[in-house]
Amino acid sequence: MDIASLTEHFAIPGVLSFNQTASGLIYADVTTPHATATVYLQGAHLAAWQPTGEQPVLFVSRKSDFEPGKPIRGGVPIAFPWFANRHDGKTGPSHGFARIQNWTLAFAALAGNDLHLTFTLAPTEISRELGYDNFRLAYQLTIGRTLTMQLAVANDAAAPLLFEEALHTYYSVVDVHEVTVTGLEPTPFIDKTDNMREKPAAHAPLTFTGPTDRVYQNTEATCVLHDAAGRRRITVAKTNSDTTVVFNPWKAMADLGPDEWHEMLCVETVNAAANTVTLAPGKTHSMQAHISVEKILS
Ligand SMILES: O=P(O)(O)OC[C@H]1O[C@H](O)[C@H](O)[C@@H](O)[C@@H]1O
Repeated sequence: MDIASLTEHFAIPGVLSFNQTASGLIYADVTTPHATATVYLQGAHLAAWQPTGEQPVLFVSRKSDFEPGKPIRGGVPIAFPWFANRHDGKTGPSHGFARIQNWTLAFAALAGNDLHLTFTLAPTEISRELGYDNFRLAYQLTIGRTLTMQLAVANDAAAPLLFEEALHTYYSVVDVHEVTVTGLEPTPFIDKTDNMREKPAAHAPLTFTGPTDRVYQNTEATCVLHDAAGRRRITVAKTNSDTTVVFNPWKAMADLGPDEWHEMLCVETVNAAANTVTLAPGKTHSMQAHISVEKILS
């Protein structure tokens, strides 16, 4: 859909409008009574969410590409149908194809103080080339003072569908050196910065002193990011997600400036590795993350 038809079908005066970058990416601009947000149709990529009276909750790199076919560095990339590298011996883009495909906006409505948006993705030429031609995705965002992101996967095939998935959320923090994350204390993890070694549970809140890329499996725990320098707490609760990934590269990347990595932390709502989903024919799987923000007053 182009901007004119999106506007005709879905615009809500003062709440939801549609725009386009010079590079041709269409995005939805959201202003609810309690928050603002930006969502790109490419990847159904939530690139900003800011409750009224708060600093932006999501980090987006100032060096990010905003180009057709290139992932955005920050916000909430959706990884599907694999997480990070494809590991069935075939080649494919990092984190799968969903974050670089154009999704369809299917529904938009303001209910109370929250804007509800639903984006869908069906097989595309690219997904078929990668061997995925029998799935349906629906991504529901509930945008307000809190944020709910729900990714539903349906299997249209006659055979089981195996997939990994992630709501690869980049949080904006003032200084990652002063952040602690609670919720993962009892959980062992795979350390991707140390040759995928399995490490025992730390039994202590997570702090950050170097490159961090950890896959915590078999955990449904709510995580809390305590951003001491930002004087706020971000709570990430989740449903039907058994993996949490925590990531900070601790260095610049092609699309992340040298002065930027200390302003971000990914705490990702995932099903991957041992928690890869096997979805029976005709079934649907739905994973949800619910984000809330509070000021630390003292
Ligand atoms: O550079 P990307 O493809 O966006 O991936 C960024 C990161 O995503 C996840 O957090 C993975 O665990 C990391 O290993 C990966 O580096």
